[in-house]
Amino acid sequence: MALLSAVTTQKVIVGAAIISGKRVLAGARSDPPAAAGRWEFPGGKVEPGESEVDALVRECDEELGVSIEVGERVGGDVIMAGGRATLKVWLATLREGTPQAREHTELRWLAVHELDSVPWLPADAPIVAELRRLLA
Ligand SMILES: Nc1nc2c([nH]c(=O)n2[C@H]2C[C@H](O)[C@@H](COP(=O)(O)OP(=O)(O)OP(=O)(O)O)O2)c(=O)[nH]1
Repeated sequence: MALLSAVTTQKVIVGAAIISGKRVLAGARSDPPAAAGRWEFPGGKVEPGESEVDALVRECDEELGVSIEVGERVGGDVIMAGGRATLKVWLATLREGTPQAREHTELRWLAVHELDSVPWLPADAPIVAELRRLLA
């Protein structure tokens, strides 16, 4: 029972590694204070009853004002927040629109040699490592 409750209260955070011309889009978080200034893949929490891919498409629309095409997963599940959340990232491409920083303080298209130029959120490290391999 305790295990079931732990599983059902797990939050899933989805992120989009949007690729264009061998660069990936990264955004600087504006909040909360502990994460402000750290960089991430656009995305957010999956809402109850929503599929992970639908959440990803919705978040990219809300945060960036773009429509995306979702591709393959990149990297594995990253357990974070002391086991209370899982980060899952997908490759994606732009279908329509130009990304606007509606919620991030800044957006940057990073080439492979620029992946280390921003301070990523700690949970993103294994995903960034996998992207380095894919973009090389
Ligand atoms: N979007 C995103 N969040 C990440 C990444 N890496 C990482 O640790 N996180 C963390 C930061 C936040 O604690 C959490 C995402 O929560 P969020 O606040 O962006 O979710 P949301 O857009 O649904 O926001 P809200 O409706 O709850 O305000 O996951 C990442 O690459 N992308």
